[in-house]
Amino acid sequence: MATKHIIVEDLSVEYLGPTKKIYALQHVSLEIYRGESIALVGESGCGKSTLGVAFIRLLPVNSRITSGRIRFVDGSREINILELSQSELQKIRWSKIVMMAQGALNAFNPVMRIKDHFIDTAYSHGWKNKTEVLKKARYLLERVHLDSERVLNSFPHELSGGMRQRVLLSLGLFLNPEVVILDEPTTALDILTQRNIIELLKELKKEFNFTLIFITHDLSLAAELADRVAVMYAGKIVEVGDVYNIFGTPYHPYTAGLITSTPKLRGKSTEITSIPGSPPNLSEIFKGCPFYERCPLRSSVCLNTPPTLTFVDGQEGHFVACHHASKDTLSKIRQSDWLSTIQK
Ligand SMILES: Nc1ncnc2c1ncn2[C@@H]1O[C@H](COP(=O)(O)OP(=O)(O)OP(=O)(O)O)[C@@H](O)[C@H]1O
Repeated sequence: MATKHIIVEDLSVEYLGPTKKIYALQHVSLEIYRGESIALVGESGCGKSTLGVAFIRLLPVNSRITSGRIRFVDGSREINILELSQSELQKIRWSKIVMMAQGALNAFNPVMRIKDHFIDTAYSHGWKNKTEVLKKARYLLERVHLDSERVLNSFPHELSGGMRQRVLLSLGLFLNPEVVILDEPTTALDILTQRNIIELLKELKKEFNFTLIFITHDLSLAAELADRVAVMYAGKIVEVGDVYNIFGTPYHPYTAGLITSTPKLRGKSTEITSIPGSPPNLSEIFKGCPFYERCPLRSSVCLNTPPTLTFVDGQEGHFVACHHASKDTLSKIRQSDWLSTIQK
């Protein structure tokens, strides 16, 4: 039986903009299991990164957590990440939970050699012996298939994007974190480098056995790397389950639309479709289902009654928030003329 590692309960986060509030996460609940790999997927602006940074409480200053808890199971004790003091948080970041954010490839200090990044990270978590730090850094850099001597003595700009991504992974693993959060780990990379990073992540996960949470809008990455997938829409989780169930029998029309819109590597590739319309404005709280405007299966109940995440019968761990969810959603979507063909 899988053990819980992080439990998000009823989490709501809003941003205070110059003129209005953005309700970026609305009553999100999600359980993450020790050692699993879970993908958070969805269109741009649905709240994936907000949830990612909330796990480690790195939310920007104009944000406010308005409800919820994030429980982290740390050995035999449980802590609510949202209640930790800044110094307790500092201890947990990197050593227990590490996040490599979108754009982190550019976050290296340009005037520091790579070895000094390792030394800085290690010293700020109590290490004192430089030789020991460099020994471990060398091991980790070799582990991500880099020439450790060359890389340690390089400045960040002397490395390619793919190499920097590898350095970042080895730096992130330096303190043996239990949880690794990656925001769009392959987006900035060319396709061959993406392939290498995916293979590398699989290897690292096997060796270090961390819990992996990754954020992506790329469903093929989720299909390849995730054990479970949580689909987000308009600040909520609309479907969550085992990767095979999510991609094989999606119950939510949004999930089915995303799958049908993903170009295939094999088979006929003459058509690319997209979900018509765009995600709603998050400055409003919806009375009913946030997907209502775009949904081909909508009915009057969806307009006024918000759907809640409900267990899918017969599929363990599969939950969906839709009044019209069924095992036939994907075929209904495929047969409908709802999706727009955007290229032939
Ligand atoms: N610092 C901020 N201030 C104001 N609004 C923000 C801020 N950060 C994010 N938002 C808004 O919050 C909502 C959720 O954004 P978030 O970045 O979490 O989504 P996302 O799914 O990760 O998108 P992307 O894939 O584009 O990164 C969006 O409407 C976004 O514009």
